[in-house]
Amino acid sequence: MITAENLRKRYGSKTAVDGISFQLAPGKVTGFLGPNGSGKSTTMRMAVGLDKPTSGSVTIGGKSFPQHAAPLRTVGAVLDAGATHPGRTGRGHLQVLAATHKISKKRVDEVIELTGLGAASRKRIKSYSLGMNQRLGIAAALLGDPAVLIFDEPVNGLDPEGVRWVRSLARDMAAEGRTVFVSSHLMSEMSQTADHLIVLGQGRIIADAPIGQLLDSGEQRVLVRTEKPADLRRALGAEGVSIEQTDAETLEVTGLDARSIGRRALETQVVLHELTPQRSTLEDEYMKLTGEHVEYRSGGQEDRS
Ligand SMILES: Nc1ncnc2c1ncn2[C@@H]1O[C@H](COP(=O)(O)OP(=O)(O)OP(=O)(O)O)[C@@H](O)[C@H]1O
Repeated sequence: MITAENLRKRYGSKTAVDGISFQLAPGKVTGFLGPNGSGKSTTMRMAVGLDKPTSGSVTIGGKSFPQHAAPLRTVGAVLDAGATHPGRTGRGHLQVLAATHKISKKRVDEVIELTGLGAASRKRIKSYSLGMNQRLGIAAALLGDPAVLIFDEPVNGLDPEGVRWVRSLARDMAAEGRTVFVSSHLMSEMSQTADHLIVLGQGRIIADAPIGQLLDSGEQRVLVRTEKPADLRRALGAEGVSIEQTDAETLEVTGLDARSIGRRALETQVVLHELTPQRSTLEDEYMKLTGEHVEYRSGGQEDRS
């Protein structure tokens, strides 16, 4: 269980994390989603004691990270895949980590197997591809068999096979009852991995909900095609209903469901060629949620913070 209470981090005049509170449940993958610079890494770094909160707290199982007697057995984190000794082999790196944390050599073999490092574990880390480095980082995180896993943008730079592997690993770990916290700036990524989402924008939480609920919260649009769009418009017009004509025969209606639209069309004798509810995608919801909170936009807009 990870709990943040009024967690805040300032760097000089810059507020990276602006008083956020959340609680992550075990047995689930919680996605931590937000545009670049929204404060995800800073939050995760504070969770594992690499940064100190300016105020507020973040605890794991009720204790701050440094208060845990055996942190590696409590939390496995992949925050910076590059933090290894390039001259060592992957196996050597894991063995040193295991020895300093009183973890058996057998466990080293297990995590090598689990992360698919295989024969590559006997090669020097400096020869590793990004994907192998990422697997090594995850192997190190799993060494202590921790109940909590924190992965910061784990699929960045991975090939499709690597991406699938990280996703299924995160799901498997949650299915074993662990608390899994995974960050990404891509909704498409999160929608395939996470059960629950915490969406961050400019250091603040803008959504904290199960994935399904985020989808359902979207306003439903219905696409309607008819030869008489003007007549249908008149039949549907009412307070709370908005109608947009997108071409000569097509209307997009918000504020009425397909059943009501069909009924009113029948009452007014307007023939419909199509009546299709448009389910908004998670991507749409994410864009809507974060639209106000993006720090750096494509198209050269200035920093809005
Ligand atoms: N050590 C630091 N000194 C000053 N500012 C920092 C520092 N670390 C982060 N920041 C700033 O804090 C804000 C949040 O950064 P953070 O890296 O936590 O965001 P993020 O959501 O993880 O983004 P990204 O996906 O780009 O890593 C950014 O504006 C960043 O520039």
